[in-house]
Amino acid sequence: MGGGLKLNTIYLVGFMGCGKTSVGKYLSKQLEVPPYDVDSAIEKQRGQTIKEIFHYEGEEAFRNYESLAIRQLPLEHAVVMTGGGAVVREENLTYMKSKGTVIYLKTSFPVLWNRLMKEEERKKRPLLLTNTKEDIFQLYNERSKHYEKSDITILTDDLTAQEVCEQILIELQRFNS
Ligand SMILES: Nc1ncnc2c1ncn2[C@@H]1O[C@H](COP(=O)(O)OP(=O)(O)O)[C@@H](O)[C@H]1O
Ligand SMILES: O=C(O)C1=C[C@@H](OP(=O)(O)O)[C@@H](O)[C@H](O)C1
Ligand SMILES: [Mg+2]
Repeated sequence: MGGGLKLNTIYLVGFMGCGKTSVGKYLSKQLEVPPYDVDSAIEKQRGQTIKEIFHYEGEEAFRNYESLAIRQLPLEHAVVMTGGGAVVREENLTYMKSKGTVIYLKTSFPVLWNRLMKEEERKKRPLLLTNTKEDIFQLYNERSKHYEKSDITILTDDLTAQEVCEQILIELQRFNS
């Protein structure tokens, strides 16, 4: 582990668009620990995009693949970038907290929505293609209670992805001291 921090595995959680995948890449470089993006792992394992899995097999099948992928981490330590719905199954959050440190990237809905409405972001997230903005806002509010159970919460609204990464390193030092 680089950065002088003695760490276990780090799990990034939070709603779609909060920066788990982007920040995770920075963080993995800073900590000299491999990144593990759960969505990418599922797409590789299944040979299908997330969107195709939702379409042909349904969300429940995706959630089962997601729960499996979280437990199939092929590394001793990693920065794990979960998908936004991973913590909805309580057993996933319990598992991640038992294995490492769960960090919540907390972002306001308007900020998220602006990011997610960019076509290249919207088109890869099936929930955004089949739900109204009101539905997604309701999902955001419903899920907050799960995210708030994380070990560390980072407020990301006014930070760049790199600044979020810097803030995580500061909070990790505190959490591990
Ligand atoms: N802190 C940030 N500031 C500005 N844009 C961000 C930030 N974090 C992520 N983004 C942008 O938001 C979009 C979604 O980021 P991503 O890392 O895929 O989020 P997630 O994996 O949580 O869904 C991308 O276009 C990314 O560049
Ligand atoms: O919030 C969700 O239910 C989902 C979030 C997505 O990941 P990101 O949070 O990286 O967009 C992906 O796992 C899938 O589209 C479902
Ligand atoms: Mg992601």
